[in-house]
Amino acid sequence: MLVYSIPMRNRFRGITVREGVLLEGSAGWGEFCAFLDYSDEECAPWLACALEAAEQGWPAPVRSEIPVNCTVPVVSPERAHEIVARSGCSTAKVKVADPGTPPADDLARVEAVRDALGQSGAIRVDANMAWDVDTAVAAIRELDRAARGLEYVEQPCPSIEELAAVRRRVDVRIAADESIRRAEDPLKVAVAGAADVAVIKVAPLGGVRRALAVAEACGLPCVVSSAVETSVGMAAGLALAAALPELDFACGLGTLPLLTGDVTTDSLVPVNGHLPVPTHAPNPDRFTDFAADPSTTTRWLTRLDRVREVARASGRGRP
Ligand SMILES: O=C(O)CCC(=O)c1ccccc1C(=O)O
Ligand SMILES: [Mg+2]
Repeated sequence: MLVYSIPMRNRFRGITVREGVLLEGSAGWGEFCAFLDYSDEECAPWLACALEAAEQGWPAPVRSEIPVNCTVPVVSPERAHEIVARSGCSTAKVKVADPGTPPADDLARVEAVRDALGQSGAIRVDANMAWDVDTAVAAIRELDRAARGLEYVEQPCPSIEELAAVRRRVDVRIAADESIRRAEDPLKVAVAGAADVAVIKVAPLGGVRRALAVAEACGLPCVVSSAVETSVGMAAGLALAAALPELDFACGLGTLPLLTGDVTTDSLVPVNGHLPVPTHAPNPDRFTDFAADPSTTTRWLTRLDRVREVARASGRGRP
């Protein structure tokens, strides 16, 4: 087992360093990299995803490349422009409503992104549950104007009921992210009329097979997004995007450039806005560039042991 630690280029989701464990089984490599604020119970599906990759492999793909968005963190308009222009992507996802950031900064960032993309590109924004219904409705109208058209708004508010209320009041599509990850019943999102698009993440949903079942149950067009994994974990997200019967939107799997490096020479960095679908996770042949220090390594291996125990106890450790 290999524990890595990779600094991020910009703070993202409050994180400045991405850490996780790479593990090898008979089918190849898998990655366990649940965020540190996740409880051991919440980590069980992340472990199941890593074990599926390492021991079982993935269902057959129905496509060989995946269109992806570039991801724009909470950065200056100049930096946002640069990220988008360098990405080669025609879809950009912009983080907005970060606590402590004035709404005018979001508008300026989105305008800069439109400048970099040109009118033919698509802009989506992610508010990560930051708004109440009225704030969301007002903010979405302003952002839609600043962007000269938004493709969708991801998780404007915390609850399914709020998403449904916002969706009735704006013309922009609503995407559910946290509502899918946390809901025991992802079907609720569609039944409640809360979203037009479902964001699905392979690790928190417990692997490719379980995420495919969630995608089918919710009955909405899906966007597969990453949890900012290395290329080892990203391969599982690509396997999911490749196995979905339909793929109408670019996926959020273009996050390798958010990291300052990768554990493999076969890095899944998008080229011309697309990623190839790998048959299995790449070999972590550059792991030593980002090997974690001894105390970080011990912390992660101890965590993994605890999660294995939790998963075994609840019978959910295996795919
Ligand atoms: O969708 C993307 O472009 C990147 C993935 C992403 O934004 C993300 C990554 C880690 C944790 C949460 C999120 C999120 O969508 O909120
Ligand atoms: Mg999101």
